[in-house]
Amino acid sequence: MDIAIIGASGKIGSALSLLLSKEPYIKHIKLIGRDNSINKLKGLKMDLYDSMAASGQDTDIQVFSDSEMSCVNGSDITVITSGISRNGEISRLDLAKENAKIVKKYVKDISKCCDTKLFMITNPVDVMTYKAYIESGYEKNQVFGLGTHLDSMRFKVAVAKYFKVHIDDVRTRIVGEHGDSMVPLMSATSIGGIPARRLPGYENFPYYETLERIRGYGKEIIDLKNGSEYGPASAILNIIRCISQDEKRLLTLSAYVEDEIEGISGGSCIGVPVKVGKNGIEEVIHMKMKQGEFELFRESFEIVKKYCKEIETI
Ligand SMILES: NC(=O)c1ccc[n+]([C@@H]2O[C@H](COP(=O)([O-])OP(=O)(O)OC[C@H]3O[C@@H](n4cnc5c(N)ncnc54)[C@H](O)[C@@H]3O)[C@@H](O)[C@H]2O)c1
Repeated sequence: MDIAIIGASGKIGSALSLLLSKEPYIKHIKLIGRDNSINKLKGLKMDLYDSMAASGQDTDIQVFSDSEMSCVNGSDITVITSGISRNGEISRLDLAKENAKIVKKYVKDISKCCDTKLFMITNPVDVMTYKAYIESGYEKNQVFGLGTHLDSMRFKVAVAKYFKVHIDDVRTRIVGEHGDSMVPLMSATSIGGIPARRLPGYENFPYYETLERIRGYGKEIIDLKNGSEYGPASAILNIIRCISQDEKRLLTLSAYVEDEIEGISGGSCIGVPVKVGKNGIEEVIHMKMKQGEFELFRESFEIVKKYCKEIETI
């Protein structure tokens, strides 16, 4: 499998390139960045070859400038992490507008000459996934974003810690916006196959505190260590592995939703349960949420849809 990473000089792009270089089914990695990042990418490539020599891996790594987007040709998945980051001075909408311009340019250049899957990471990720979808003209299954997959992983850790069980025994998900209006689905949370609500201690689970913590998790890590990289990179790797092995797992990614979910009138990208396989998003799961959860999801959907409309014509 061949992967292109645009914005590879950044924290997530670099961490992802290391993780990918350890995966036996990955044959080529293209590190793509702006001209002023090329030296950093050349250094990253050298570092990765050292690391692969030490671990006995042999993946071909190439470096490209973002002025030659035809280099993406042949890549099964193109991960886009490029963008300005949010600081206190820029509003959420202005961030969306600035990053939408970057995403538009890249996606238009790519879709002119390549057929690939676009995997969006740049925030606000639901809005950027929408922008990539409308600008690329690709099929719905080919364009998706990390969405609430990472938030779901964070919720999984919180549930495991609370019930004092192995992380891998926990199944749960957060749907909606990768942002303030995200919705954890307690009704879809189970431990070892047993619905969490049937387990002792469930009624005291600190739902609101946990939700508040997860909403602010990214910022908390930025304050502590200038940004997260291993968590997002590992979450991205999950999805790439799932596609490469055609695993058909039900994960929560940002996907273009029209009328797949009852009660939603569509035209926006948002975190929903999807089946992930070799074709990318193979199906948006028609899931019946509990009424209270559904109302929150609908609100989240409307919030994201409004942002999507704001950047549509940028
Ligand atoms: N969806 C998620 O779950 C999730 C989680 C964490 C981070 N993110 C987002 O992922 C993105 C990347 O995060 P990071 O920590 O790697 O950021 P970073 O700042 O380390 O890297 C950003 C990359 O974008 C490039 N870039 C910056 N301005 C650019 C411009 N004007 N044009 C083209 N390229 C430009 C930089 O050169 C760099 O390669 C951010 O938008 C971040 O908010 C998403």
